[in-house]
Order: sequence, then C-alpha cells, then structure tokens
Amino acid sequence: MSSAPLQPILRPHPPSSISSFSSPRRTQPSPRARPCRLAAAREMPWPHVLTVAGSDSGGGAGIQADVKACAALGAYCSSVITAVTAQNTAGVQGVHLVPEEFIRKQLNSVLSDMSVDVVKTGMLPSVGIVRILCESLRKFPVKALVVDPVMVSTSGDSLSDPSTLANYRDELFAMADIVTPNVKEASKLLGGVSLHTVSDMRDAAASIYKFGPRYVLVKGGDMPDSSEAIDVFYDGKEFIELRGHRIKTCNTHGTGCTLASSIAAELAKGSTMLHAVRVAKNFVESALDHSKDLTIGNGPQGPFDHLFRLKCPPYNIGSQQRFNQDSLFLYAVTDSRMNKRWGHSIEDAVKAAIEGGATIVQLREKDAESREFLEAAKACVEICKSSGVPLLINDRVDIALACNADGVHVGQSDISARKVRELLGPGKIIGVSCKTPAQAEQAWNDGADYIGCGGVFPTTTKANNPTLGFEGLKTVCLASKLPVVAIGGINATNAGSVMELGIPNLKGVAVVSALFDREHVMAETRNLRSILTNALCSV
Ligand SMILES: Nc1ncnc2c1ncn2[C@@H]1O[C@H](COP(=O)(O)OP(=O)(O)OP(=O)(O)O)[C@@H](O)[C@H]1O
Ligand SMILES: Cc1ncc(CO)c(N)n1
Ligand SMILES: [Mg+2]
Repeated sequence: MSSAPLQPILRPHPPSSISSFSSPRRTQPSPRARPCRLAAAREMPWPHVLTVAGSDSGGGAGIQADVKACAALGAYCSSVITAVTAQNTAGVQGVHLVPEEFIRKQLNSVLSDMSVDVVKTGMLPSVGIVRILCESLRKFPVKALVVDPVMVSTSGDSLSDPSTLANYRDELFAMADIVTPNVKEASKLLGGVSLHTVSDMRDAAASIYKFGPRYVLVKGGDMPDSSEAIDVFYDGKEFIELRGHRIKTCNTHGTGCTLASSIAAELAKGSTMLHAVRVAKNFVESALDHSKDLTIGNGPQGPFDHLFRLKCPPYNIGSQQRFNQDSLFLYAVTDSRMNKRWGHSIEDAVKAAIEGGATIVQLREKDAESREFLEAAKACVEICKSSGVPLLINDRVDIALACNADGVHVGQSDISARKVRELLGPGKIIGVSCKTPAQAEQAWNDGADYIGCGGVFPTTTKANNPTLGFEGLKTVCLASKLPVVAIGGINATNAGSVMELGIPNLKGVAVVSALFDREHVMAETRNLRSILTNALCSV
C-alpha cells in the first residue's frame, strides 16, 4: 500500500512545485521575522488551512463551508475570496468576481504573514486567478495543495469560465497533491466523456492523474441512487473504492467543498493522504446523517450542519495527535479477575505495567460496575498521560468518553468501529479484534487504527476462542492494511517467536495473563519487554 496510514506522503514532488510533507514546517525562511514579543513563548502549532474560494451567500458551500469544516476538525482557516455569489438553496442567482489584483493582494497578505500548512482551492473562476494563485504558491511554498476543481454547482449553474479548463489542467494540477472532481467535473476535464459506473470513475481518475497531481479522488455523490456513496481514490498505482452509506437527504449543498477542506485540515494536522480522505469522507457522511432532517430555505438542496459535534458531548474537535503504531509493541490488557486474585487495584496493575515498559494499556474490565470502573479509568488516564502511554477502553465507549481515554478496542460482536469512530471523532484510537482477512478489510473501511489478531496460541482468558496459529496470523496480517497486534496465549516463552515471524505490519504483542495473572506485574512486564526487544533485533 503506497499510502499506509500515518506515513508521510512519499512521492517526491516535481522540482517546480510545492514542498513535500516530509520536509520541515517551512521550506523557506519566513519573509518577515517574528516580532520579539513571541520569541520567549512556546510555539503552539495550530494546523492552518488557507482556502482560496468563492463566497456562498446561502452559507452552505464555498468559503463558508470551508471555514466551518476546518473549525469542526480543529484547524485554523484563513480565506482568500475569489468571487462573491448570490446563492441560496434554489441555485446561483449571480456571480461577482473579485478583481484579480485584489486576489493577489489577499494571497500576499495571508501567505507573507502566516505559516499556512495547506492551501485548498474552490471556485477559481478565471484564467488570471489560477495564474496568480500558482505564482503565489511558487513564492510561498506550503506543505500541500488540495484542488477542488469547482466548475458547476449541483444546481447546474456555471461557477467558472470554460477557458479556465486548460489552465487548470496544465498549471494547477501539476502542483496539486490531490484533485477532487465530482463526476460532472471529471467528465468536463476529460473532454466530455460520460461517467456512469464505478469503473468509469476509475478510468477518469487514471486519466486525470496524468495531468500531474499526486493523488486523484473522483467523488460519486452525484452518481445515480444507490445505498452507497462511492468515491474512487487513485495514487498512480492502486485504485481504492471508498464506500460510505448514502444518506437519504436533500441537505447535500456543499458536500464537495466540505470534503476538500476536511482533507486539507487533516493534512495540516499531519495525516497521510489516504487517511485524510477517509476521515474527510466519514466527516461528511456523519454531518449529513446528523442534518438529514434540518430545513433551511425552500429550494431543492439545503445546507447541513458542520458543527454537529458541538451538539454531541464531549465536544470532540478532531484529532490533535496521530496514533503511533509503535505503541502496539507491548500491549498490556488488564483483567479485573486476575487483579482481584493477586490483590492488585487496576491503578496499581497499570502503574506496574507501565513501569515495566508496557507501551499501550487497555482496560478490559468485563464484570466491573460502571461507576467504579469509571473512577478507576479516570485514575488510569492520569497515570498513562503522565507516562505518555495511550490508554484504551475495551468495548465501553461510554466509559472512554467519560474519562477522555485515548480510544476504544472493540470485538466483532461489539458496537461497530464505524459507529465508534462517529462517537469518538477522528482523533481517538480505535482497535478491532479480527480473525479473518474480511474482518481486517472491514476494520480498515470503518476507520479503525489497528487490529488485534488472535488467538495465536490457545488461551484461558477468553472462552470459545478458536486458535489461529502462526499461519492464521500471517494470513490476516498480509491482508490487513492496518498495523496488527498479536493476541491470545502469548507469554514469555512464546512471545519471541511471534516477533521473529518478521511480518512487517505485525507491530507487537498483546498480553493479559502473562502480565496480570502474576504477583510481580512490573518484573513480568520488564522481562517480556526485553524478550520482545531481543527478538526484534534478531529479525
Ligand atoms: N447523500 C450522501 N450520503 C453520503 N455521502 C454523500 C452523499 N452525497 C455526497 N456524499 C459524499 O460527499 C462527498 C462530496 O461528493 P459530491 O459528489 O457530492 O461532491 P460535489 O458534487 O463536488 O459537491 P457539491 O454539492 O458541493 O458541488 C463525497 O465523499 C461523496 O461520496
Ligand atoms: C461559492 C461556491 N463554491 C463552490 C460551490 C460548489 O458547491 C458553490 N455552490 N458555491
Ligand atoms: Mg454533489
């Protein structure tokens, strides 16, 4: 997979274009030195997206959608307005272009002063505007450029001069990290080919890729009615069909602008492209789902609520930090019965596991009372936070939300990972137990961060748990696009042999009884950690 989650974007940019993600925050010194009042302050990064787009007086699309989407996902959004539209839920009644020299001025104001991470473009209604933007981007490089080639509104109104087509393709696309046409725009860009099927969308993505962007996303929101909304992602090698539920609603005005600015926000936070696109698509789907019964305006296509999460506790504002796969290395899973047997509180057990070198902790408290569990979970959150070790909760999304844990781990019969993602937002870690390649694929599609695969060996912790053995583990790992942690009957005797399998995406082992069904949790953890480290060194 060329764009596994959490890796920096790898394909080098052509020399003339913008800098790559792997480069430092700014590739050129800021043209203006920072005033000294900030010199002593600790830099607090705030992911920054600049949208270069048109205003929608109805507030559902364009600049207004971009600002709301970025705000919802935790990015700062500055804006350069290219045109002012008189628009509502019935259509576009008028377009007033901002003079080109004034667009240059706005670009210069923002880019010369602020550290913009990602530029997202929407309505670029004239050849001159595209040209000015390209010049500005060459002068002020940013980490990524997201181009939403807005040409026609869903109401059918033209939003760009047809003469911009060639210059979009020849100049802007070559600088773009991703281009996100809908099916009508893809058709226009390719001289009017018709797109009726997902296979046509794939062909279109491959043809648009040849214009020079690193990635192409052909959006299928306007494809004929089906139960799914399918977008096609292409990285030059592989096509990925991103399938979501099609929400039955008329409130889809601005989905395209929202998707592109959400991608930009996630990229600004440091995501890989594929991950950013998946988060963005999930975000649009969730926003549409929460807004399906809203009514604003009398026309056929209404706006939706980007800030729906403000209405759902706990005011989740998107990912602040990305999941580090290496944290799966020594994954400690607590068990209340074992703790009781040895007279350990959950807090003491977690503390000892962390001191012994556990790299992530999951609280799996199957028979605890909710209130008591929440109190213990809160204490564990503090313990884990102070050691920089993520804390996940098994199954209980309510407890995870209430204690602000780092994430949740679910099994196949628990609430789905997709629903958990919707509830927790994009910034939390989600793991899913998987025994088959199909389950691993589903976890990926649902937006999980990792999978747990097992039982590798026979285990007494979990009843009726079939054993996969090394062969089963390898099959699932090979099929999984997500990092994997092996689980089930792993202990100091066999953990080394699991790591020695040398499977690239097998990142570690998860252990229950070998750590917690013991008197000395810290010593057991320390021993297991050194076994794992030695095994890793020998691969
Ligand atoms: N009814 C829906 N349910 C779920 N997802 C949808 C729906 N409609 C569109 N989407 C998703 O929204 C995103 C934007 O796609 P779409 O094809 O609507 O873009 P667009 O036509 O450029 O949007 P705009 O209406 O802003 O012009 C895509 O990820 C698409 O799959
Ligand atoms: C200003 C503006 N930009 C983009 C779109 C596409 O949705 C729109 N309708 N209006
Ligand atoms: Mg649409």
